[in-house]
Amino acid sequence: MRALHVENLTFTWPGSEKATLRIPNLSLAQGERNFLFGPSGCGKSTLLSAITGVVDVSPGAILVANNDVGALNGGARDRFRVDHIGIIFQVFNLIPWLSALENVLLPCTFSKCRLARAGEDPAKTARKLLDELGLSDTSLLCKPASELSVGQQQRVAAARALIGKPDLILADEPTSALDEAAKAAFVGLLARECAEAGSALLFVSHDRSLEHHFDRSVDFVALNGGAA
Ligand SMILES: Nc1ncnc2c1ncn2[C@@H]1O[C@H](COP(=O)(O)OP(=O)(O)OP(=O)(O)O)[C@@H](O)[C@H]1O
Repeated sequence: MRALHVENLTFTWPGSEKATLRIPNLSLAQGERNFLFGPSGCGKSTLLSAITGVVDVSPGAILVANNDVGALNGGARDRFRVDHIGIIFQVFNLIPWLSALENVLLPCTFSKCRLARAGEDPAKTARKLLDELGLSDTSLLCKPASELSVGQQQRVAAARALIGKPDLILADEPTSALDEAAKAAFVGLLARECAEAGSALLFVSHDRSLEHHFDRSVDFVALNGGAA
């Protein structure tokens, strides 16, 4: 099974004259870690929105864990996303009033698949993930997410993406707010945790200093029919 298969994908934002996405082929094997790089505005986030089904694509263009994202309707698409995909956004999209631990456990609340794969005691799994990602101070775990530093929130977002071992983890420039040392350390930890969970990782960035952490690098502009 491939974690991700994209074939003949085209997507044009409403009102735009030019297609933002024109991708002939992109595949990620199960557990593969892929670094997708390209300049600002080239369409990287749009591709992630297409993979998660946030924007509509034609049936057959995107398969995640062998499921055709474009063939799913709204509710089924939302369930599919939480069952199979962990997402780490540029801004981490944590629920500010929930604690760090509650934020990490959210996918298990919405998805029976993720709950079933989160171990016998999901809260213990959440604490273990946070500890491995460098958030080991237990006094922080019950604090509302809004009271955590950017680096701490980033670790919570990564643990939330990883819990319940989704087939695919999408990371959209999650290191842009960090200094060089913190950035490299975080990406190293994320890559290791994905390997442990068996989750494929598609990490999107313009910062090529990070690419040595990955199995493969892809130039988004070359991939996307040479469109800039
Ligand atoms: N919601 C939207 N509606 C219309 N056009 C959009 C929308 N979101 C993005 N675009 C356009 O699509 C193009 C690609 O944007 P996108 O955010 O995918 O690029 P990116 O490579 O992720 O950029 P960055 O690295 O700055 O985040 C841009 O020209 C942008 O203006």
